[in-house]
Amino acid sequence: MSSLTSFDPEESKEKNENQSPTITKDRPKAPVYQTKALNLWYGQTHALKDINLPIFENEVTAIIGPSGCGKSTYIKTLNRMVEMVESVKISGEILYRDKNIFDKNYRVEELRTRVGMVFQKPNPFPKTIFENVAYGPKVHGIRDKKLLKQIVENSLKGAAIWEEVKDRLHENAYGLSGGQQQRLCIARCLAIEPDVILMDEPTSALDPKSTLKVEELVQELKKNYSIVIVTHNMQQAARISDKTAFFLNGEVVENEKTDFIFSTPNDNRTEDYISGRFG
Ligand SMILES: Nc1ncnc2c1ncn2[C@@H]1O[C@H](COP(=O)(O)OP(=O)(O)OP(=O)(O)O)[C@@H](O)[C@H]1O
Repeated sequence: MSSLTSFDPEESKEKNENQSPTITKDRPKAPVYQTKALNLWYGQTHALKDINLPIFENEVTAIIGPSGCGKSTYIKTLNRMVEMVESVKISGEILYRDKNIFDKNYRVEELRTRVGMVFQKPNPFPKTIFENVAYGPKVHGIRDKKLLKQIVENSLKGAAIWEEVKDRLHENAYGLSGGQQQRLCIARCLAIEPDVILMDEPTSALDPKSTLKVEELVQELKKNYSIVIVTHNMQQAARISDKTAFFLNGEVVENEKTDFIFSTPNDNRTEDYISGRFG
């Protein structure tokens, strides 16, 4: 179950107003993804409606909105996983690094090596910790043992779990706690050196302490990766994201800087949602 927590926009507004004005100019960031007029149907269900949304590099973009509004569908469209559902029909474009991922000649395998995904429930393979992380590089043809060891170590370090597992690399991953398993899954994702990491409610099955660890990790990872995270937890979106897109009934109501969304949103529906009036 997701933890839906209401957010107090007044408190956030006050916090922003009290911050001393800084004259730092945002460096323009390149869009990793550009979604243009995207529509998606599951059979007769129109799940995504005319979505236009840029995702910028080295940022955390949070996707928020009530249950059934299309958050997971959208994130699974970014790596074309959604097409595993037979009834899916799509129109519009998603440009990843300026190439339309729906083009006939686009290689979906390549997209999946550039875009990693972390799911709601940690899903390690029933293998050792080492094998979980080495799996992706092996599939990509890396056989050199020394290199594999290095990749595993770097990935586990990148996912802030190395210290906890370095002495038990050859034990089964199922022996790890839920929070450790989720960080292992993040390490598995890092091992293929992705460009983007998609996270679908990655902390909803975790306790507060493990949640905090993953949140800190996300902040660290955005230095090198672009991250899209679906979350039901408003405080989490406010804490860790740079941009927030509010989805409602398959539409993007608002996509803005996170501070802005949580203090002075443009649309009343955004304000109603973040202040817990519905959801
Ligand atoms: N495999 C599917 N087949 C048919 N309809 C689907 C399928 N998956 C999702 N839908 C429908 O698409 C709409 C969007 O669902 P989606 O799971 O993307 O919403 P969500 O915002 O992620 O919800 P939640 O927060 O509950 O996970 C819903 O109406 C849902 O019932």
